[in-house]
Amino acid sequence: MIPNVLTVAGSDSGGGAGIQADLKTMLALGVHGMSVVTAVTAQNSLGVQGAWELPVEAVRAQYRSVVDDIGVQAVKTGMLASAELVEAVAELIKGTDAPAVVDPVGVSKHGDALLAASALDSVRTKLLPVATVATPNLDEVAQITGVRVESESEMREAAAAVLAYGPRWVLIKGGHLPGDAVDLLTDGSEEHWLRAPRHDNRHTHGTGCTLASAIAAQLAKGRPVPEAVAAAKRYVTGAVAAGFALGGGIGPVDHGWRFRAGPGR
Ligand SMILES: Nc1ncnc2c1ncn2[C@@H]1O[C@H](COP(=O)(O)OP(=O)(O)OP(=O)(O)O)[C@@H](O)[C@H]1O
Ligand SMILES: Cc1ncc(CO)c(N)n1
Repeated sequence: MIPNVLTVAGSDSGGGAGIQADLKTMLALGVHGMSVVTAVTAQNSLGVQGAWELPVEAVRAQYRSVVDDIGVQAVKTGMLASAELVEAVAELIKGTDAPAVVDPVGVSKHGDALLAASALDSVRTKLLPVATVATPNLDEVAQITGVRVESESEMREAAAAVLAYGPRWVLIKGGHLPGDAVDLLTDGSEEHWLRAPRHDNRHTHGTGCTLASAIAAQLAKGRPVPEAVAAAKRYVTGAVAAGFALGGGIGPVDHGWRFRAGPGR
């Protein structure tokens, strides 16, 4: 049986992040990808030119259509735009018997807001508590908890501050620190440091979405969280290494890198 994975996220017209990144990642990892669109962005390699969120009933209806008939083995959330959508999605996940990977998307790589400031409290008190794994980057950690991470040693404090809101596991992504690309996965007792060489490649649009979807895909296959995250980290590292120029700005990671010819793929 091919596992079913659902992404609840925004559309990136440029195809590198959001729903498009999620579905490509799911295909690459051998699961059936499905989507609940929360918002539509006009977006390319230069930034986000516009964003429109969907009515909450449109989001709920998409979710019910998928879950009630087809069923899901894992859910991933990305851009949720507003407090109303964050709360509705948290409620839907609460009633679904499947692991949930929550990527608390705040701003795009270019600094464009993808979540209203007024939604932060709903992320803290409604969404994080229903997450099996939360995957904030360092800017999102600072927004959510107030903890500013400037070195690897401060990632532990950041993880504890996020775990206080109730996710089962947190993956603190250190992709924005200099040096190796180091992430910390912990549930408060186990600690796993995931270290990969930093690829000197500016074409990294979509790293966060890709990693979270890859984790969801691996969880849907039944892997335990630490194993799922380690496999997802290997996939995103290869995708960053193969990231390519597109348009005049920051190009996307290559979701299909494992399909291209080459040794060790
Ligand atoms: N240059 C790089 N080389 C290797 N790995 C990287 C690089 N940049 C980021 N990563 C890894 O990519 C994953 C995503 O991390 P990152 O901190 O970039 O997420 P993000 O900021 O949420 O992404 P996005 O910009 O898509 O929102 C992490 O595992 C991180 O370590
Ligand atoms: C729609 C969308 N979701 C997430 C991100 C995160 O980078 C993005 N740029 N666009």
